Amino acid sequence: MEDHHKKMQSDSCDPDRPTHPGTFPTCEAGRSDHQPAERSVDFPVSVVLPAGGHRERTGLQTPKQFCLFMGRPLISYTIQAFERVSWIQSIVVVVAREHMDLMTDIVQQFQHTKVRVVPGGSTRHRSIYNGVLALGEEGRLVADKPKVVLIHDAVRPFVEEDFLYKIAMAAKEQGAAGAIRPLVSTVIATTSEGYLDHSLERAKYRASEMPQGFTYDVIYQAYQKCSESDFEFGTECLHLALQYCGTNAKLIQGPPTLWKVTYKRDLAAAESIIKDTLSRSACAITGGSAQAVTLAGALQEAVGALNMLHLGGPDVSNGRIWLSRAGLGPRDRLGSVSVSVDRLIGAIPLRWPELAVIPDLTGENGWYLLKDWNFIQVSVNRSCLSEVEALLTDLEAAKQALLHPLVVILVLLSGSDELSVSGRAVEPEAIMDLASAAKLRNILLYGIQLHQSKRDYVIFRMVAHLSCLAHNKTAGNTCSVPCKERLERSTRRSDAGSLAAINHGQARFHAHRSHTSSHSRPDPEQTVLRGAGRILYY
Ligand SMILES: Nc1ccn([C@@H]2O[C@H](COP(=O)(O)OP(=O)(O)OP(=O)(O)O)[C@@H](O)[C@H]2O)c(=O)n1
Ligand SMILES: O=P(O)(O)OC[C@@H](O)[C@@H](O)[C@@H](O)CO
Repeated sequence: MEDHHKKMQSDSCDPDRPTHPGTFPTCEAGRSDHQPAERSVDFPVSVVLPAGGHRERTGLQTPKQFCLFMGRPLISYTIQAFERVSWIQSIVVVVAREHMDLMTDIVQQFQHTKVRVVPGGSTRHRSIYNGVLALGEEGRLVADKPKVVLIHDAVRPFVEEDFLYKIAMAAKEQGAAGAIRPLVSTVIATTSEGYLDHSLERAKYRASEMPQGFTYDVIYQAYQKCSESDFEFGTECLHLALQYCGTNAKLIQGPPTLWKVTYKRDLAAAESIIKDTLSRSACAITGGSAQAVTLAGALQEAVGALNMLHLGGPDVSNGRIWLSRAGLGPRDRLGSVSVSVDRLIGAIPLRWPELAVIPDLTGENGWYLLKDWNFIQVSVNRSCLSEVEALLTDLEAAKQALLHPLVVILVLLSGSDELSVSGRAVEPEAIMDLASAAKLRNILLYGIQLHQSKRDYVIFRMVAHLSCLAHNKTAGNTCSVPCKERLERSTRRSDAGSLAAINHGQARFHAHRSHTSSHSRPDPEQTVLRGAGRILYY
């Protein structure tokens, strides 16, 4: 007989095959050129984020919800994940009384909307109850009262809209719904003397995770009726709904990203995921010029090829990968470059599953301002700095740089005539000045000047630089990319780290020409630049 008390609905993902380690989905997985599917939720949904904990298990001075990642508190990432969901009307953040001012400052600094801050209690249940009460406070418009309340630990920053939608819809239908994950360890019961009493059959049990969802009336009644012991020692809201309202929660298996930051090691894991996510997509802006579109297309193809490799994709013959230039047949390879697979994988920190190419950021393309965190401005004319200034203005208006560093890479395509006189189409000082101003706005500007080379080996190297820059974009991180010879040597060691040796604060670049080009210029010129505003010349 089916166990009707535990309706389990497995999520689309296979529980034994975790999806990609937690990322901050900025839109539905997959193609970046589609806006996230708008979901129709025809009832008001609000959120309670319990954040009133005192961090005993991390052993840190700072409560884990306020620990900084890329200059931003963990709780701000969680709030942002909910703010992005258009069908969520309000968010109540519950913090300890002594953190009320701090939390208010965070809301203001990162310009969070939809957020109210209320004081927590001595236990998690008390904090959650305070949040539920705040949502139904007398005096608030009845229309504001939510039909469904999502409850989610503030220290679980990797929450996905898809799953929130499933929990909210199930909660509306069933009265309560909760996230579950397969148990990793077996649960055993112990005797008072510390011996094994019995072991539970792991396959019959699941780990209860967050988010959970309840109709407002169910969670309000549950807390109204529960005991002091529940408030003091309980850890499970679904149990309160069953115990005090007779509401059987629908259980939905969620992705592995639902984990909770609990111990100090979880902070390191969270930081790694946040960094990985922020460098996972890029948008090339071409201004519509044919040359820029060709270059951006080649870059897109090169990145795609690299990622195909990374994902074990096909397309390598005899252990070698051919990078083909956009729009040309397979025979027209990118220059005559063939790079052995191991050197390619070892040589480039592969980070971009997607590189969108658009002419500008107007109209529907404005959406990319809210999604991407790496922008490549491809320009073919000398007025490129005004294009970059316009992009920086758009990014500032979109307020994304408030939340984490953004990377803008100017790729200036210049023909031989622009270079013949000054050797550069744009003076480095002009870019450095612009970069210094941008850095004050948490935007890191880099410059790459690309000579119209006959041999396109440089595009491969440019891909190396772009992915390295975007991957190591945290303020102060720089990557020094050795010149070709050192690149050859380092990739023979097929160690990405040796290619992108990280020097903090100062970058030493070797400007160079593609050595195979019949137009190769004089010996590599060494340019020492500080901070953002680095310029690479090809
Ligand atoms: N009195 C409390 C205790 C916990 N929480 C929140 O409930 C969530 C899950 O709790 P937990 O991971 O245990 O956080 P802490 O209580 O801070 O951790 P510890 O148990 O190690 O002290 C966290 O977002 C925490 O801030 C809360 O709002 N009020
Ligand atoms: O005990 P903690 O406060 O760390 O965790 C609280 C909740 O996250 C935990 O009980 C989930 O299993 C959801 O019920």
